[in-house]
Amino acid sequence: MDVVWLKRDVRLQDHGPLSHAARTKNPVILLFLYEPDQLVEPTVHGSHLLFVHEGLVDLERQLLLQQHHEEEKTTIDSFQYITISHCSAIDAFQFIHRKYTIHRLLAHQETGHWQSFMRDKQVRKFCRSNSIPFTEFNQTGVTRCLKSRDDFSAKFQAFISQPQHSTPDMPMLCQQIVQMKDIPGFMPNLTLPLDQFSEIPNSHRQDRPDRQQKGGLTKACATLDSFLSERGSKFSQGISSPNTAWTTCSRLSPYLAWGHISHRHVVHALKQRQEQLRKMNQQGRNIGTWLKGLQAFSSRVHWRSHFIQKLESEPTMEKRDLCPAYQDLRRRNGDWNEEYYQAWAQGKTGFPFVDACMRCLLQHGWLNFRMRAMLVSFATYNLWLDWKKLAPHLARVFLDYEPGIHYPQLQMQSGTTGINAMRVYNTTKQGKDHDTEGNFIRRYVTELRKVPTEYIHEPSKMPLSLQQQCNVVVGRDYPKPIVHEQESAKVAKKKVADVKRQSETRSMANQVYMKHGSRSRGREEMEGRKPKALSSFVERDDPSNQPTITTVFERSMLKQQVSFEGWKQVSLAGSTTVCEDGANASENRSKSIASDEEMATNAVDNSIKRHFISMNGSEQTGAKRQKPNPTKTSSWTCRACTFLNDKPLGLVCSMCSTMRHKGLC
Ligand SMILES: Cc1cc2nc3c(=O)[nH]c(=O)nc-3n(C[C@H](O)[C@H](O)[C@H](O)COP(=O)(O)OP(=O)(O)OC[C@H]3O[C@@H](n4cnc5c(N)ncnc54)[C@H](O)[C@@H]3O)c2cc1C
Repeated sequence: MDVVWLKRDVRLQDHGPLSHAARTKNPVILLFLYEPDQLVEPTVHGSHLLFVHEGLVDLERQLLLQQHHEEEKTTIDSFQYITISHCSAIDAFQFIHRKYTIHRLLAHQETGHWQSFMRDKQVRKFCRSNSIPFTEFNQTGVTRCLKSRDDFSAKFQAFISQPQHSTPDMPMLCQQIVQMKDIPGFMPNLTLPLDQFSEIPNSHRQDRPDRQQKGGLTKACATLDSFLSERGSKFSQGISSPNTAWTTCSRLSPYLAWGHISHRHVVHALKQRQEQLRKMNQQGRNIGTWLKGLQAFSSRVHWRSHFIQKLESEPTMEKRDLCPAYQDLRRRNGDWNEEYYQAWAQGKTGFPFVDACMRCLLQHGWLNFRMRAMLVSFATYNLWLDWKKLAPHLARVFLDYEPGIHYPQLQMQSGTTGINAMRVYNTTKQGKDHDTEGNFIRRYVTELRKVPTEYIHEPSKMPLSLQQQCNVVVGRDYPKPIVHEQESAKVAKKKVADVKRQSETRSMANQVYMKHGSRSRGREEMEGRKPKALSSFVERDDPSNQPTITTVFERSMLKQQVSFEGWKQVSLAGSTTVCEDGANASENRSKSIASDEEMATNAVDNSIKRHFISMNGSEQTGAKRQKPNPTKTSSWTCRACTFLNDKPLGLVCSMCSTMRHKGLC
């Protein structure tokens, strides 16, 4: 029995595992799992599950349609082909293996969050110990165990220009498929009982009030077609404003994120359309701004893999700052302000454009890029909140949550990568530029709908009499601005710039650039200005301008005197699997994480070490080190990243390198 494990790839077209399974004519189980250990992740939202479920229904329908060739027979009342189960991957595979003996496990390679990475490791171990070949197919164009970032583009191009996997012969495939009705947690129903998923908190176990995008390959193809034939010509002009982006952006992100359409399919369709337009152009036909629009779209689609590659090469990006120098920024005592967080998360900050953006997300689950970046900038600079604690909320409100884009973007927008220009958005100016008349604000911040355009971006500046006339008294019906925008931005910029100016930061940033920085000529558009890291990290700043590490971080670790024994990396032994290209039988991502961990840990290690030397004139000797507290004998949870550390005497979190502050962990 072959098992095709459907993950973020619920589609029939350009599907490596399905295509391969269909070729052999062996019996096959099409398995989709709602895994309790993945559902507990705080990033999960009911809207994600419903979107994926719609994709499953669409897939089932296509199988039926192909089987019967008659539209009327495709009305389905339960799943008959796909096996859907609410149970862990290991339980499911163990059960199937006991019953049938699994000959091959076929799936797509996933660059997911930490928890899915750990699950994949367990699955590989299970396969290894049961001698089950596990083949993982590439669907994003990222490379496992990429040796040098210089090679990324060539490898991506090689991947993307390959032909798509052939769509299986449907009637034949239907004959092969075996549905396992007795699998634990079997879910045959066409309606998804969200209530059943008790792993997800009640408040997240629901749909968006007005989620306009529905899942499935059929919808994905319709969205792509309408973009390439009608909407794409205005892409460049329309992407910045939330009023126009709604239709001028492709809106393919949830389909790409959940694999309802393949990246390669999108790129091939795009190239075909570009070719057609070029020919029309040569014939002297008026093609307006089509080519410009599609070129800009093409770059963005390429960025997708560029960003996912970062998480693939640095899986800890979800948990810690890419550039370790920024590790303590926004994480000192008193930095976290729950009231600010709640106001931001609910769209009640008193900044109308910010609030409208957040409320738009809460209602529909989608927002254009610029506005997402602005939301993060406002939270991490003006409100000085830690990006790690914002990540789950944003993941939930983004219907297109894709870890490989999400975490690198979050870090980029909050200035912790070391290689990107600092981007602090003036939200009032953004509102005036991109929602001049205030239409977007009025649509989502309904309490302001009667406010005249003159004051719509700053209602607190309205005279009280006018406020009363408009039925909105600021401070009563709509919040006063929770911070002073310019002042808070100024303070934040200085704090970040102070860290950035450190020579240690520059050398760390240089390492980050070598490993993750874009080598493309269009990098400035994608990632901001060329990092000073490479050009200037060897230059010396005037030492009198340079704040010391103590003034910047006020690190309690320096007071505590860290034991370097605490900095041992987590052991992440590799397991065996087969990659699609058959190149290497070792589990690349496991190996890569081990070496990444090593690199990142060493980078922090050395910098901290240097600071010890500079503070005391000499390196701390073993005799001077503070002895670990012998009373702490159990595992402990990091207060910054919530990782459960199993080294009872460790003084720093093995995952994110945050200090284990006395009494807080
Ligand atoms: C803080 C933050 C978090 C984000 N998180 C996600 C996420 O979880 N999932 C996600 O798909 N996008 C994310 N983005 C990127 C971007 O905002 C969305 O991809 C885009 O808004 C989706 O709309 P669209 O499909 O119409 O995009 P289009 O502009 O039409 O672009 C087409 C496709 O290109 C890719 N793309 C576009 N912009 C980017 C970008 N800046 N970086 C990487 N890929 C890009 C996406 O796959 C997108 O679907 C994030 C951006 C920010 C600032």
